[in-house]
Amino acid sequence: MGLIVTLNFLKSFFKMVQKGPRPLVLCGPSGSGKSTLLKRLLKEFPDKFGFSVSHTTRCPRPGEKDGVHYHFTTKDQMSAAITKGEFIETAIFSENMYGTSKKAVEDVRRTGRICVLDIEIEGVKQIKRTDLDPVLVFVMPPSIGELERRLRNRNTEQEEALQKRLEQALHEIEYGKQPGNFHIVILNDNLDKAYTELRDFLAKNLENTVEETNAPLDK
Ligand SMILES: Nc1ncnc2c1ncn2[C@@H]1O[C@H](COP(=O)(O)OP(=O)(O)OP(=O)(O)O)[C@@H](O)[C@H]1O
Repeated sequence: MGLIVTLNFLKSFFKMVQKGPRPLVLCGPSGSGKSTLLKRLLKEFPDKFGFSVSHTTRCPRPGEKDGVHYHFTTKDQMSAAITKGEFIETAIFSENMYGTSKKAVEDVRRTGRICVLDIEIEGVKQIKRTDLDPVLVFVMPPSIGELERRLRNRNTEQEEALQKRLEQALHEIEYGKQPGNFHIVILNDNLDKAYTELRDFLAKNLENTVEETNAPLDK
């Protein structure tokens, strides 16, 4: 009995060491504030969190650097890499491909940091099927009207793309609201409040009381 317990303990210990810390997933409609919250988190805890750099086939926005904000790639190159099994999750959004490569997560894990992923709903569904055991956070906008206002203010999208994002947002909000899909839903009606909520949740759930987030989520 004692031996079995010890063996099981060693098995989970080595699995944990092998995998490194649980990754953190931030999901939410475009414009809900994921990047803003992430930027703050990475600024406050640069040694604790590391951003997993996603691949995308969309064009870089002004100021975005290849390999820093995204790995910018082509549809052909990305499709070939997906076929080779190099991606954990992929999604098509506003006619562009997005995805997280195994290497991107591994690169962060190797530094001992918690890997942060900013991914779409489809990606969340896929990552739930892996053994990465992520902590899943949904960032909820106060309303569609406010989301539209923020996206317009951000001024990064053409009208058509903006409308697509808003349409998509309705489905994403529905998914985010369903109990069992995320460990926490953070309402971003006020940035300081939302950040504090995220920070407190992570302090509790990624450091000491990891069990709290181990409640099974819907696959
Ligand atoms: N609580 C808030 N109150 C007001 N404005 C906010 C708040 N949170 C974020 N914003 C603003 O809303 C805009 C969208 O935020 P952000 O770019 O972080 O969204 P996102 O979810 O990362 O979007 P995407 O998925 O398109 O990258 C930004 O201009 C940001 O400054």
